[in-house]
Amino acid sequence: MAQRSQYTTKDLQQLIEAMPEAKIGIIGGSGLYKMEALTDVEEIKIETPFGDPSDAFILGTLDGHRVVFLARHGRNHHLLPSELPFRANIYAMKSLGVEYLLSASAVGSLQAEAKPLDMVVPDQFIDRTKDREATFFGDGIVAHIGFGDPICPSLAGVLGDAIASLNLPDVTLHRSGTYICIEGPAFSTKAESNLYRSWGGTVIGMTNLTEAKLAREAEIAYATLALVTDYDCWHPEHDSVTVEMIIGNLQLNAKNAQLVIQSTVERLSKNPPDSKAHRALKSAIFTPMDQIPEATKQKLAALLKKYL
Ligand SMILES: CSC[C@H]1O[C@H](OP(=O)(O)O)[C@H](O)[C@@H]1O
Ligand SMILES: Nc1ncnc2[nH]cnc12
Repeated sequence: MAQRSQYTTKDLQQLIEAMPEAKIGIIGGSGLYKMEALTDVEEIKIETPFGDPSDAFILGTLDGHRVVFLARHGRNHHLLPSELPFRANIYAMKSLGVEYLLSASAVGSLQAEAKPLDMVVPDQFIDRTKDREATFFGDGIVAHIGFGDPICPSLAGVLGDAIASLNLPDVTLHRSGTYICIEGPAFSTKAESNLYRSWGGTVIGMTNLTEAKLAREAEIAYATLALVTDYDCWHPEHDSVTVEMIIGNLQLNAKNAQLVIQSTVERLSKNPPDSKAHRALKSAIFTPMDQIPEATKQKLAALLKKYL
């Protein structure tokens, strides 16, 4: 492994030029702290105008394709969902040239048919977070991105096809679903869990909505591999969720998740799909470019450079 080194935002341009771009990014959630199959691994620490990301970025090759991996909660799982530096993580992905971002996440199931070990590729979110910085904009630039379809349908399609092709034993694929994103860190009450069920929620987690929103602002196509670990606390025939329960299923899930990611990366590299997410800012920025403060333009350079 290359020695860990320190880069500043100013050095990023040189960094990108000095190595092949990683167009595909992977964010590993609870239980997925590394990708075993990565080769030619290089660990890079990146500073961003939004602070330090969750951990060093792991650049590597997956079956011949360059990818970059980040452990969402840090490799030792030391960051709470509310403590995650979502903006720094996505800004750094953008700076590295990432165009497609795959998230792997542990979720609770809110519907009987999505059972532990199943895989859900959500297409919608409901936001129950309350304590997060969920935009890059402000400080003299106003932008409103479209978020009606918060997950990139093209990327989700590739991810779904990859899961289906693997025929994983004991795993049912659900190609759509609504991910309820709570603030955490406590799990929900039974009344909340039942409320989310009545809203049509399919799965529940604490991280992906914020990430998806920022990825859209950064014009990165984003999709979630939601790995069911539990039935939250609503199911009359199952115990309420505990960390112990989650960890047991995560160990099984993490292996499957890596197979799915490998197959998705292979498919994406062969046939990168068009994504509307790549043009999300085209008609989203209200403030005239010449009115945006220079410092803000510099801060958002990785996002705005094609519009400046
Ligand atoms: C460890 S259980 C709760 C924790 O797991 C999920 O994290 P991630 O989305 O990063 O896999 C969930 O969102 C909570 O943060
Ligand atoms: N039941 C649950 N609620 C919130 N986040 C989760 N992550 C895994 N299971 C969860």
